Amino acid sequence: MVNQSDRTPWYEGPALLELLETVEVTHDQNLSDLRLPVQYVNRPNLDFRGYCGTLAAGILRPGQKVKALPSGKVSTVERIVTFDGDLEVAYPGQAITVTLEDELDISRGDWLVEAEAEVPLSNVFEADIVWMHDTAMETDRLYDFKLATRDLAGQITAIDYQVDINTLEHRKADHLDLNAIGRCRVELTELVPLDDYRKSPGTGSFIVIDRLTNVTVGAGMIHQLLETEVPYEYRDHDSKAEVVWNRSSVTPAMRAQIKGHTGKCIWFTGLSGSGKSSLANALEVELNRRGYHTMLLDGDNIRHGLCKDLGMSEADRTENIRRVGEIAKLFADAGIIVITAFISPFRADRDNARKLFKEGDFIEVHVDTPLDICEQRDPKGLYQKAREGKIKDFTGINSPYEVPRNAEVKVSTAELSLSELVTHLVKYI
Ligand SMILES: Nc1ncnc2c1ncn2[C@@H]1O[C@H](COP(=O)(O)OS(=O)(=O)O)[C@@H](OP(=O)(O)O)[C@H]1O
Ligand SMILES: Nc1ncnc2c1ncn2[C@@H]1O[C@H](COP(=O)(O)OP(=O)(O)O)[C@@H](O)[C@H]1O
Repeated sequence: MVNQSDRTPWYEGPALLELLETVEVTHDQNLSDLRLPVQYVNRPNLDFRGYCGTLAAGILRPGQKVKALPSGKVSTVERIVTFDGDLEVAYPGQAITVTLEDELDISRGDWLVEAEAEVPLSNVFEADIVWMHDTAMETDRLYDFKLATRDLAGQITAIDYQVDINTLEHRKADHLDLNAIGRCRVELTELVPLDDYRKSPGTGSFIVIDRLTNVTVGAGMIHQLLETEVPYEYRDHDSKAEVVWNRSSVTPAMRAQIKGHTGKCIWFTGLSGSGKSSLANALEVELNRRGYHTMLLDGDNIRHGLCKDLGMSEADRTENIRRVGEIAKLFADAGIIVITAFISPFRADRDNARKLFKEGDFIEVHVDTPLDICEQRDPKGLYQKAREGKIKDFTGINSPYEVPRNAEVKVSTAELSLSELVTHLVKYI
C-alpha cells in the first residue's frame, strides 16, 4: 500500500498510495465534445430565459454556436451566467446558466452541443449495468432510466452476459441479482441523444429506477449504441396538411405494461374463400380465451363503414389496405393484438403495412388455399357471379393476387383443420 515490497519483485510500479496521489486525472475530462444537459429552464420574467445545468463535457464561451438536441435547432450563446457573475469561459463540472440569442424551445433533459456536432439519436444501446437491489433485474420489465437530466421509460431487453467479479469471466445469465454486473441491451421508449461512457461519462451513464417504488435499482455505463429502426413519428410524412407529431406521455410500452403483453398485428392474406375470416375468428376466440386483449378487423366489415367509399379497383384496394394498416398500428400501439383478414392482394401494400411496425410485431399469415378449392367452396356465391361476368375485377379470376414471398407463416386449409391451424398459429405467436 505505502511502500514497494520486496515480496513482489515482479511489480515495478509505484506503491498504491503514491499511484493514487500522482495519477493523471485530467484526461478523464472530455474538453472537446461540448455537452450541456439542461436541468432546468429559468424564466423569472419575460426578459430572461436561461438554461441551467452542469457542463458535462467540452468548453463553452459566449459567442459560440450551439445546437439543441433532439430538435437540432441552432443558436449562439449570449451569456454564461453564474451566481458570482458572468463567465468568459466554462469548463466541465461547472454549474452554469446559459442564455441564447434566439428563443428556442428547449426543455429539461435536452442537450446543448456544438452546432456542427453529429450526435446520433438512438433508443437502443448496450451498457454495463451494476444491479443494486435485492429484487433481481428482470428483462422485458419497464423501468425508468435517468440519463443525464432526462427521465424516460425503457426496458432491459437482454443480458448478453454477466461478469464474474472474482475471475472476470463472462457467463450466461437471465437475470442479475444484487451487486451483479452484466453487459445488457437497453431499449428506451424515445429516441434521444446518447453518448458512449468512454467519450463523455456525464452523458454516457445512467441510473435505473423502479417505476412503482421510485427506488434506484441499478446504474450503468453506455458501451455502444445499436442500430435502431427509425420510429414511426420520426419518419418522413407526406401529409397534405401542415402538421407536426404530438408526442403522448403514455407510450406504447407503458400501455403494454398494464395489458401484460405488447401489441402486435397478425395479418391474414389470401384469396376470397381461402379461410381468412374463419381462421382469424377462431384465432381471436382462442387468444381471448387465454386472456389476451384482441381486436379483429375483417375486410367485409370494414368495407361497411370506414372504407365504404372504396370499390375493388387496384387504387381502391391499395387505399383500403393503407387505412387498415394505419388502424392496425393504432390498435397495436394501444397494446392490443390486432388480427386482420383482408385479401390484400398486392405485395407492395402488405409491405407498406409491415413498415409501420417494429420488426417482429407484424406477422404475415398466408392462407394458401388453391383457387380451385376456394371456387368449390364459394361460401358467398361470388366466384359463380364472377364467372358469369356479374362481378368485374374479382381476385383470382380477373384481378391479380400476388403470392407472399416471405410471410412468417403459411397455412394450408386444404390439408389441416381449423383447430389444428389455430393451435399452430397460437404456438407461433
Ligand atoms: N371483386 C372482388 N374481388 C374480391 N373480393 C370481392 C370483390 N367484390 C366483393 N368482394 C368481397 O369483398 C371482400 C374483400 O374485401 P377486402 O377488403 O378484403 O379486399 S382487398 O384486400 O381490398 O382486396 C371479399 O371477402 P372475402 O371473401 O372474405 O375475402 C368478398 O366478399
Ligand atoms: N381448414 C379450414 N380453414 C378455414 N376455412 C375452412 C377450412 N376448411 C374449410 N373451410 C371453409 O372455407 C370457407 C372459408 O371462408 P372464409 O373464412 O369466409 O374465407 P375468406 O375470409 O378468406 O373469404 C368457410 O366456409 C370455411 O368453413
